[in-house]
This record gives sequence, C-alpha cells and structure tokens, in this order.
Amino acid sequence: MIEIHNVSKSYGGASYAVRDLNLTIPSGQIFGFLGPNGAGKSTTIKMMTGIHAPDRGAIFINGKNIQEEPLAAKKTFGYVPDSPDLFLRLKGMEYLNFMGDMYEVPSKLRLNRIEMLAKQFDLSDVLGDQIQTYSHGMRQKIIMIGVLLHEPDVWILDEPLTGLDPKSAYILKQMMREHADKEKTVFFSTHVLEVAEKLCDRVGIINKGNLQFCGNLQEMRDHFKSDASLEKMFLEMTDHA
Ligand SMILES: Nc1ncnc2c1ncn2[C@@H]1O[C@H](COP(=O)(O)OP(=O)(O)OP(=O)(O)O)[C@@H](O)[C@H]1O
Repeated sequence: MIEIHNVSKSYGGASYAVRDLNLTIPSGQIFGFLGPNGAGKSTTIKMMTGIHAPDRGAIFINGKNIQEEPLAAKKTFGYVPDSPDLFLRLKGMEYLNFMGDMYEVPSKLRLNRIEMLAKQFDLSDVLGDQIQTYSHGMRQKIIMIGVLLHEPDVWILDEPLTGLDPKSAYILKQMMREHADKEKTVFFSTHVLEVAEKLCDRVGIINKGNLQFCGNLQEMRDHFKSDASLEKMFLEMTDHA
C-alpha cells in the first residue's frame, strides 16, 4: 500500500513541480500514473522512493514513512528508474549479486530467481557481459531482475515499458498483473495510454503538478459523461487545465 498525504515539492522556482498531492494506492491494485511531459510524475516517484524530500507532506510505503524510516520503507519496495544507465562497468551477474547482497537474498534462492527471471527476459546468455554493452531495453531488464530478486511487496516503476520489445513488455505486464493479484501493489508511470487503459485498476492524471483525476476508467467516463477512450479524456483534461 502507498499513501501520499498533502505532498508538495518545488525545485526552488516560483512554481511547484508537485502541489498538495493526495493519493492512496491499496494493495491488490495496479495504479497507472499519467501526465504530459513535465507534469510531475518523476518528481512524485523520486519523493516516494526517498531520492527527493518533499517540501511538505508525508509518504508511507506499507505503513513506513519514507523520510522517517527510510531503511524499513526501502526494504518493502523495488524501484525501477526511468533511466537504466546504472552500474555500467559491472557484468550483469555482478550487478545481480550486488543487489542480492544488498537485500540479503540467500545465495541458493538468489541463483534460482536469477535463472528464472533471466530466462523469462531472454538475458541468460549475456549475464557474463558488462552492462555497458547492453542495449537500452536490456539495461531496463537487468535492473528489473535486480529489483525483483528480493521480491518486494510494492513495485514502483518509472516508465517501465518504454524500450522493451513486445515479448518482454508482455511478460512484464503479466508479472505486474500476477503481483497485484497476490494482494501486492504496483505503481507505474507511463505515456502509453492504451497500456494504462488495459492494465490498470485505477489511474491518476497529473498536470502541471496538480492531480486532475484519480479513479477507474468507468469513474472517468462518469466524470466526463462520455464513452470516449482514455486517450480522448486525457487530452481534454490536460489541454484545458
Ligand atoms: N532536478 C530538477 N531541477 C529543477 N527542475 C526540475 C528538476 N526535475 C524536474 N524539474 C521540473 O519539475 C517539473 C516536473 O518534472 P518531472 O520530471 O517530475 O515531470 P514528468 O511528469 O516526470 O515528465 P516526463 O514525462 O517528461 O518525464 C518540470 O517543470 C521540470 O522542469
């Protein structure tokens, strides 16, 4: 479960990157966070993961305040950033072992999970290569495997599907569904509205730092008194804000 209470953040300028944000994402749901470029999605995610401190407000991940109990909170979630260009000099396997050590995943369990996930994501043959030789999509997948090694309850994924080939995207979407069906939480940002429409239990739409809507597709249609696609309603909401 993720709870965001009255959170605001500015980067020092006159305007807010995120303003008075309130969101609750219960366990058992896939939540899609949508908004145009510069809307405040990554800023929100960086505050959820403890990378940035909010100016005001508080964020709880599975009941742990990310500012006051950062270690306890961090043990419960896995975070995939929007840029996968990390640990480039490490070999894939070295990176996965590093993540396994960090999260204290016992070695036998770790090896089983690495083998299974690398097979699912078609990375088994390149685990001995340096990450700097990987393509963008391969880098995303190795980070995803590293995050999943400790089986976190809450997944926080910043644009996880961008750059993945169709098979990997399909597998990741299936994994997200299975995770939520086990009463766990998936929060992800995306620009791909068709994915959000098909995959999410609820969506939040943010624009210029302000949450414009939060609910399921039917609630959005009721709100707009329309049978339009998510794309049409999204454009209407973000163009006229
Ligand atoms: N490090 C930073 N320093 C100053 N301003 C920033 C910084 N990071 C983001 N911003 C500003 O905060 C606002 C929100 O940016 P953010 O990256 O959260 O948007 P986003 O919704 O993730 O956008 P995109 O879809 O383009 O990734 C933008 O106006 C952006 O210019």
